[in-house]
Amino acid sequence: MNENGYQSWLKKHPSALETFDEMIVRAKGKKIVVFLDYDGTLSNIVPNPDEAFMSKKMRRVVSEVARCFPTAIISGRSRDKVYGFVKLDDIYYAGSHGLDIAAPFQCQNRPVDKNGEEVVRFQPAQIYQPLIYKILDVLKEETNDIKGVMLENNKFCVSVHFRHVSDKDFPVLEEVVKSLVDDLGEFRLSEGKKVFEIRPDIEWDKGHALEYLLETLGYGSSNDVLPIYIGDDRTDEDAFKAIKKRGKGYSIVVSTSPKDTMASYSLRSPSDVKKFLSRLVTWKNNSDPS
Ligand SMILES: O=P(O)(O)OC[C@H]1O[C@H](O[C@H]2O[C@H](CO)[C@@H](O)[C@H](O)[C@H]2O)[C@H](O)[C@@H](O)[C@@H]1O
Repeated sequence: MNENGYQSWLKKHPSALETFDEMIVRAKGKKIVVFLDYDGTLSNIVPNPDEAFMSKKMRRVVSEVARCFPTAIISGRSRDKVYGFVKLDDIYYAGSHGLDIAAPFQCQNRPVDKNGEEVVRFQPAQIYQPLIYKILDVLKEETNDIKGVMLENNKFCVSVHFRHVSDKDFPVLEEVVKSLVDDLGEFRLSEGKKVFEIRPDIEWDKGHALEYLLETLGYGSSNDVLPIYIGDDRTDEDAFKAIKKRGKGYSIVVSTSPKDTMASYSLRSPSDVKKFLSRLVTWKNNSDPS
């Protein structure tokens, strides 16, 4: 797609930086809640999934956002892993594509057990966890001879990375993954950026997680709430759809090239995401200095 194609796509999904002032006028008097995807949104896409670190500047701005608005990160990664990258305590985390949700560690009403340990608020796919181990075992065995495959245990989901798999070996891997999912019957397959994502086939996705979190925050049916969701990948489309269904809120896709999306706005890169979040913080601090 050439620059002209991108410009005409931008007309349908305007830059959230270019249109920031208009967006914010409509946000006045509303309770903003910020939802962020992790990979490709807060961190750049890198060859090794274990090295998708967030920059110090990004961490600082996300921390400022969390001081201004309720903030959640909804990721395909396991919750622990995404917390390990973000390391901020005052935000909500939803790992495994929304299948593992926990409140901020500093939340006053945070439920704790008798040992003071964090109690997870919502894990709708708990019964599937033994099967996740089985999937990992089978895949380990069956992909052993395929060079470049990386398996990632995301607690309630499994990611099968094929970024480093040759074109020649890809159909073999695809067949292994598809037949495993077909045989199991209780799981579904989605495809992200050079990754197969295997997750329980239940009616729960990033969109449901967004609704659950809004409900938890007391904004379930509020007319005053304005959710902002920023994400770059296919599973983020479920959250964009949830915002569209609400009829209120801003959905922002991160992409350098035109793509089919339900998002209303766009940003080109995690660096643009940082700029957008920073402007949001500045606007909030100037409009409400207390
Ligand atoms: O929902 P997300 O937080 O966006 O997670 C989606 C997948 O992200 C990660 O994989 C992607 O990013 C890696 C690091 O940049 C990259 O190496 C990989 O090719 C991408 O697909 C994560 O590792 C997966 O488990 C998530 O499903």
